[in-house]
Amino acid sequence: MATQRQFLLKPALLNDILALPHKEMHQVMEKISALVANPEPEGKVKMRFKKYWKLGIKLYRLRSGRFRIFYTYNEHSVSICTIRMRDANTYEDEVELDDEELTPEELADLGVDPQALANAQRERYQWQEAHDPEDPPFPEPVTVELLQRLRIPPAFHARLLRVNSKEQLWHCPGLDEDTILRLDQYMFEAPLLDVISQPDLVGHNVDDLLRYKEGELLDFLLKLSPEQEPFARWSLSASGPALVKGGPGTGKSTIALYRVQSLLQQLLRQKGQPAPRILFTTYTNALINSSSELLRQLLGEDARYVTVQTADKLISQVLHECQQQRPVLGNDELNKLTRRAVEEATFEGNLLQQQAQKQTLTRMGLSYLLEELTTIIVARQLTTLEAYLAAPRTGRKLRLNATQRKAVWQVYQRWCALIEKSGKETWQQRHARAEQLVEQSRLHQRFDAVVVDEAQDLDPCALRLLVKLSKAANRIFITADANQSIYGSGFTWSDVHQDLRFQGRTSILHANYRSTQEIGEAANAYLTFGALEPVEAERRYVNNGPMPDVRAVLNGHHEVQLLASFFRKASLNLRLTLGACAVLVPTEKSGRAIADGLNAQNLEACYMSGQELNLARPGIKVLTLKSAKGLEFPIVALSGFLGSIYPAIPENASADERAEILGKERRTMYVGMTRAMRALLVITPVERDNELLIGFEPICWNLSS
Ligand SMILES: Nc1ncnc2c1ncn2[C@@H]1O[C@H](COP(=O)(O)OP(=O)(O)OP(=O)(O)O)[C@@H](O)[C@H]1O
Repeated sequence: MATQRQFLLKPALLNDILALPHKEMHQVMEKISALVANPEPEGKVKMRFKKYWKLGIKLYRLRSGRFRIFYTYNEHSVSICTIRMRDANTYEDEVELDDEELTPEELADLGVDPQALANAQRERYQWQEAHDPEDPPFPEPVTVELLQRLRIPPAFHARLLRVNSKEQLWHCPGLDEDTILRLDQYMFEAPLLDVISQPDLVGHNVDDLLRYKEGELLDFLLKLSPEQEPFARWSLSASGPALVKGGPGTGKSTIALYRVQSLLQQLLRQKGQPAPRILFTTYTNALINSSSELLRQLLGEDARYVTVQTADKLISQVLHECQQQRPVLGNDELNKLTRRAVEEATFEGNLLQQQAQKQTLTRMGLSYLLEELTTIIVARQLTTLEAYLAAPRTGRKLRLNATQRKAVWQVYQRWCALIEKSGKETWQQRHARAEQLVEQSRLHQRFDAVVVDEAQDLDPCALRLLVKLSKAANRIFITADANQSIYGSGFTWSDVHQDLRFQGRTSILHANYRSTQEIGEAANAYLTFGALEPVEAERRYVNNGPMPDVRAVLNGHHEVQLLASFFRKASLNLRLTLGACAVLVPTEKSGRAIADGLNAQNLEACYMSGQELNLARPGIKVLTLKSAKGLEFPIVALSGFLGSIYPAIPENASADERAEILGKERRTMYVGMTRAMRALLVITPVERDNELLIGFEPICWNLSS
């Protein structure tokens, strides 16, 4: 018996499903189920479109009452693209129905030819630009019944009932992005070519469509590409953990979700475990809900076996269970305390030698010293001077000889005593304590498998803690990109834990699905000095667009005006709302000022801290570069550098220290740039005395004024 093909769908289908009247849903669902079981054409019932076959796309359609279901298929899957009304005879012109036998060439060509598709799309856009009316009217009136069917919130009904053209819809104030897009797509069906070029989503089964219509299911997961797919299953039966690396937007987080599915299948089916437990950790709180939702969609009922959490939350849980919580020191408190530790530390040797040691520490700069204490000594849990003298200090550029390390150790001891007295602790101390306590908590080896996404910025203690939560080292799966490391300066995995040895189980992804080639390449060129690892020479992109821009401004007023015009233009060009735009800033202060400035320009904008990120909120999102990690937005501006002291480099910092701080901040800027999917603008002050705001090569960046 032939195995059932996988059920795939295009994002456009989701809107069609919402728009479909309830009474017709049942029949359409039956037809889709039948198609998934047997998509082969049958005379006049299931037909293929010759026009698209020339592009290598085998498009078919099936009638269902007054609707037509458009789909493609191959031997492994059936992809349902869109559902259209039958009486909309728009397609008849472009459709050449054909029930002749296929030529061998047509049959041989099973894949879509991306170049032919791109050319056809370009031609269509050019035609549209020249022929489309300025403001197309809605083909049917907006009714309450329609708005309810499209699940548009009742709060918007009154104003939408007065809208009757595309321009009116896009300029109607107070609507959220989803509402505008949903109504626009209903009124003006996307051309088939656009729908076909959307990525495939994976349906668990055809009933998922019903659950989506009922509001039980909110999202669908992407189908992995042939490059990505093996990593979901690869080295599942190996003796050690596996690591997937890859630049921004290469799908590491998406693969991590699929890895959970493979692990679950292995545990449930092969190992016969009745109720396995899997931990999936994301870096930021903002991704917890979306990851949980995608896992629910991917795993169905089995999602109950998976816990989705941040490492920070797990650390809190361990400390809470062991009743060992302590307040964390604020930045100012910690700086004060470290300064005091330097003053009060006693050094070895004669007076002259003691003075020399103190001088070394003062020259090092407070933040550099603090990082030495926290990321080298505490995070790597070095408990003796001997261990510190022998430690590799990976990633630290400033070399320290034995005498200098002894001086640091003296300060460290005084620092620990002062912290103890304060009754508080640093974040790294908290992580280190949790790691030591985990064996006494219920979480120890609680999980059959652990998947860690974006591991490059977890400190070694947090990583070790995650290793201890897993019952078996060979069921640990990690994704990371060292060049997106914005806190630490790098470490070697096996230094962190002996179980983290990936020999032969490290793989690299090359295709970027998020950003256009122009944005990706410009960001890579900018990163150069900050790279912790050489950027992969083999890079591929699936999208193209205009070169990103760099613009210089004189003052805050000019900056906000520039932002406003960039967002207005880019959102119009891309047919997106302001909800698709983000401003990434160096500090909260500059972010709040920019949000106020944009509001004054009548553009809805809101500053959000890392803890209160609400990505569903309408309007422009303003957030710090650091809290944008792991996220993505179609339109991005990096801004807020006027008048802010960024990066903060101590005046007396040595060349090595400067290089280390600048490298880290350059990576932070790089992370910000690579959040952009389609349009990117960097705004710098006219006076570019900031070393971070140089390095925009005209070959990659549009620098015209
Ligand atoms: N096979 C694919 N087809 C189409 N889109 C994809 C595919 N894989 C990933 N994407 C999309 O590319 C974007 C980036 O994916 P993802 O967040 O998984 O990448 P990442 O490597 O984790 O990125 P980063 O490290 O920059 O945070 C997302 O919008 C995702 O939906």
